[in-house]
Amino acid sequence: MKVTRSAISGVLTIEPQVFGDDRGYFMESWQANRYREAGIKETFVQSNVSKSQQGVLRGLHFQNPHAQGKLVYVLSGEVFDVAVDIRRGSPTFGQHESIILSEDNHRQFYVPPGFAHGFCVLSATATFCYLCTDYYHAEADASLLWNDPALGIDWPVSSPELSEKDSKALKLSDFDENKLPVFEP
Ligand SMILES: Cc1cn([C@H]2C[C@H](O)[C@@H](COP(=O)(O)OP(=O)(O)O[C@H]3O[C@@H](C)C(=O)[C@@H](O)[C@H]3O)O2)c(=O)[nH]c1=O
Repeated sequence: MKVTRSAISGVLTIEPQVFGDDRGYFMESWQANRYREAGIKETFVQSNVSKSQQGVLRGLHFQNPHAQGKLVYVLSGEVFDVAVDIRRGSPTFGQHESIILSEDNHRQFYVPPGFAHGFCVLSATATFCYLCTDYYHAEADASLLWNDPALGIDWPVSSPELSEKDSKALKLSDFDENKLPVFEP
């Protein structure tokens, strides 16, 4: 597998080895030793799947406390995926990395704890999978406004379909500083 490190510390793009044959394909979507060597030191404790239609945008979500690292990928369809560094004290605070994840490119994206994460669906539907390094805690869950101008994210959609929670999300500058995770080098 090929691992590419982002300029934002901790963010990884992983291209697993895909074994194609007449039947279709096979790939290992996570393997403890290899992904640890790639730089993911955290342990995964929860696995999630969501399905969404074209134009849906989920995000930008984070938990604090109980910050979750997420290994994300797509089983069907195509999404534009974004990780925003919201770690207080981080040299890259407020910066983001984006990537296209699809059933064809088989890419995985590692969003470390302390980031806000979101995606929008480019295909008719998309089945989105992710492993998390901490459990879901509804009371710690928060939503950062997807189109906060301060983030400068070049989303490929202009009027996405949002959840009620995400349509009421706060801009980064509107969060109480204590709500944001702390950078741990
Ligand atoms: C995320 C999550 C939600 N739920 C429940 C709560 C709610 O009733 C329902 C839908 O929740 P949400 O609207 O928060 O789902 P969704 O908008 O898909 O939330 C997800 O978005 C992406 C971008 C992420 O990064 C994830 O970590 C997660 O925050 O599912 C769980 O039971 N466990 C979970 O881990």
